[in-house]
This record gives sequence, C-alpha cells and structure tokens, in this order.
Amino acid sequence: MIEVRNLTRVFRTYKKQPGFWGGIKGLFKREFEETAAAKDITFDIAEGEFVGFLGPNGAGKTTTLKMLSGLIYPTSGTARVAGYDPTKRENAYRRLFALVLGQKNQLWWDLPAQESFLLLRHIYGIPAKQYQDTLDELVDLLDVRAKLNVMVRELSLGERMKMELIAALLHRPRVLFLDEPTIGLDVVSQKAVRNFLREYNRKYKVTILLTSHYMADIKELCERVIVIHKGIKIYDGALDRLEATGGRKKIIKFRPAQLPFPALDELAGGKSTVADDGEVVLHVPSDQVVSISQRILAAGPVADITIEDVPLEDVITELFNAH
Ligand SMILES: Nc1ncnc2c1ncn2[C@@H]1O[C@H](COP(=O)(O)OP(=O)(O)OP(=O)(O)O)[C@@H](O)[C@H]1O
Repeated sequence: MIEVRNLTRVFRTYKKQPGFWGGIKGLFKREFEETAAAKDITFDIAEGEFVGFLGPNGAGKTTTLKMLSGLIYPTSGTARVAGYDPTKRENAYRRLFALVLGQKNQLWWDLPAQESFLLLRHIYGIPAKQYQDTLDELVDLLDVRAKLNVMVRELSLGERMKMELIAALLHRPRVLFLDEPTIGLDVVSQKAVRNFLREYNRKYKVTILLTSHYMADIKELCERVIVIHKGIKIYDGALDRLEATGGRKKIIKFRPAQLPFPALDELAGGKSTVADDGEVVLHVPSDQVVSISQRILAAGPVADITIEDVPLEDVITELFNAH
C-alpha cells in the first residue's frame, strides 16, 4: 500500500546573525544552513498494517508524513501510496488518505463540529446516506453524540481530538497518517482513542502509520515499528524483537532498611543509582538477576525489592545512543 524509496528532504534555512547589525548584514550576505530532515528513507507497508513511526524530537517523522500526504515535496527519492504519487496531489489520492496532526486542527474553531462535518461532506462529495451512516457509526464508537453541537473551542482536548478523527474518517480513507493523535490527552481519553483506532483498523483494514511519544500507544497498537533518528531509518521490524534487545537486561529496585547499604557498587558491578527517597536501582544482565538478588538479601536488611523489565522507552533511547 505504501512504497517509499530513498526519500530525502533537505530544508534550507537562513541563518540570521544576532542583533540589529546582524540583520543588516543579512540583507547583503545571506548565510544558509541545510538540514536533512529525511535521508534516504526506504520502507514498504502492506494494506491493513498498523505501523508505529518512532524517533526523538526533530527526527523527521512529521516531514516524512507530510511528504506522503503531498504537503511538501521530497528533495529526492519517491513515494507511492496505493499506486499514487503524492506529489501530484490528484483528487483521487486526496480521497484515499487522511492526515491527522495532533498539534493542529482542521475543524473550524468557532463552529460546532457538526457544521465542519457537513462542509467536509460537500468537499468530498459524500452521498447523504453514506455520510449519515458513517457519521453515526463514528460518533457512537467515540461516544461524542452529546457534543456534536458544541463550539469546537468549548470542547475538551480529548473531545476535540475525537472530532478531528471523525472529520478525517468521514470520507472513508484507506490510508491514515496519524501524527501524535493522543498528545496532551489524559489517560482515559488516550485509552478511548487507542481503543477506537484498534477497532477501526481491525474492522476496515485501513493502513495506518502512527507517530507517538507515548509508548503505550505503540505497544498496544503496533506490531511493527520503524524508528528514525536524525532523518535516517535505524530500525524497521517487529516491536517484539526491539523489546527483546532490552530483555538482555533487567532492573532490580530495592529499598535498604538503612543506608549506606554494604558493598553496593560491588553488587552492581560499579553501576548503581540511589534515588532521593533511598531506592536503589541496578541494571543487571538477565542471567544474573537471581544471584544478584540473593546477594542483596544476604548483604543487609531490605524493606522492599522488585525485578522489572527494561522499559521500551529506555530500549529505544539506547538504540538512539548507538547511532
Ligand atoms: N519548514 C521547515 N523549514 C526548515 N526546517 C524544517 C522545516 N520543517 C522541519 N524542519 C526541520 O527538520 C527536522 C525534522 O523535523 P520534523 O518536524 O520532521 O521532526 P519530528 O520527528 O516530527 O519531530 P517531533 O517529534 O518534535 O514532532 C528538524 O530539525 C526541523 O527543525
């Protein structure tokens, strides 16, 4: 469904010198800086896949999604979505996909969402019956019927995002690009949006590429992830396999009954941190968890001890650091 080949986008930005004279100098001699927001990115996504698109701030995720949506042109490389070249901005392609930017709204701020939906119905030329059936289904799935006639500016962030999703899905796109759809939402709304996206993907086999900084979104929705860092793809594969790289280590957390705890550095191979509240955190190889725990318990009185997996966030941070 999505074919990306060597996609590259370089931004050229004017570097203004500081201060008034810097501005004047810039009128005569301009210095430019080039940023490669996406470098030689290649991947394929099959129909119906729900893929997580990860990377730290500024990695190039939004730039890639905007190229796939035809909003910006690539400097080089190609993208094809359902056979369409997004740069051609054909009407048939516009009907095929939707882009949801969690940080921006497409709904009119001073109108109830219902009115924006009607406008979209006309823009996309959706037949009346299909429009009503789709709207009813989406409104019920997202539980926002009571809010349809409320000004968008008066909705909560979570309600607004639900309306944005409805607006994006009214024309029944086959491909969905979601850029941080749960940003800033409380945990209950995050969960509602996640459940909705999971159901929608299963029911309609819509192809979804999702960026999110919330690992819960990725863990619950995506079997596959593509990770980019400084515009370069550094991982593409099963989320399980990525998580398993963190499985080589475990975290032991324990609370000594009194501090200092004897032979702490020796126990942890020289790597331990003690939090302000006195909790000791050790990162240890998985195959040594039992022996190290036994040594901790033998070394001194312990009020509490837990053994945890390395969080996905840490596994990904390690992946970034290795590149
Ligand atoms: N219009 C633009 N002009 C110049 N530079 C840009 C432009 N848009 C993005 N960039 C730069 O390209 C890089 C990638 O930005 P992008 O927004 O794609 O990152 P991102 O992975 O989506 O980050 P975030 O997680 O913060 O949203 C950044 O260094 C950014 O400053």
